[in-house]
Formats: sequence, structure tokens, C-alpha cells
Amino acid sequence: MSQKLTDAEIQTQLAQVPDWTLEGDRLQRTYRFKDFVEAIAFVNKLVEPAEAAGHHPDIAISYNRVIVTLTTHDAGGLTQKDFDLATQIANL
Ligand SMILES: C[C@H](O)[C@H](O)[C@H]1CNC2=NC(N)=NC(=O)C2=N1
Repeated sequence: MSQKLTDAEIQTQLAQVPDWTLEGDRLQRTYRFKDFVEAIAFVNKLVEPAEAAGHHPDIAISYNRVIVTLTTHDAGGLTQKDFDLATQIANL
């Protein structure tokens, strides 16, 4: 299991993923698309990197908006896995 990051480590990591924000002890980004079909297409693109990492985002879909939230359930907070996946998602 990955170790929870300290507040200082989280701040350092946040600078590497500028479009993501800290929401409590979670990392979050909202994506907006043309319509529901494009939103779902994006969600489908998350499957491969998430499965490859063995790490899975929480996803909320509302028509053309997708809110991706990252946290490590096993650790009860943010770990390096969350920032690694955020980077991969940002590079899709
Ligand atoms: C056994 C398996 O690797 C774990 O249950 C993984 C699966 N995906 C996961 N995803 C996330 N976001 N947090 C976890 O703690 C987690 N645990």
C-alpha cells in the first residue's frame, strides 16, 4: 500500500498538476465536454490507465460534465498514486 503524503509533499505535488485542485483530502478536476457522448468517451479513456495502475478515480457524470476525484481509499488520503494518475489523466 502507498503511504499517505504529508501536507508539504501534497503542496509540492500540486504544483506538478496545475489543473487539479485540492478538495479536502482529495484531488479533483472538472472536465466539460460538448455533450454526454463526449463525456462518456472521456470516461472510457480513463479505464486503461486506471486498470494499469490498479488505482481508480471516483467519477461523477452530469450530462457534459465529468468530475474526477482522486484519493487512495486504502491509505485514507492522498498518496503518490493519486498524483501519478492525475498526471496520466491530464496527458490523455
Ligand atoms: C486490491 C486493489 O489493488 C485495491 O483495492 C486498490 C484498487 N483501486 C483503488 N483505487 C483507489 N482510488 N484507492 C484504493 O485504495 C484502491 N485500492
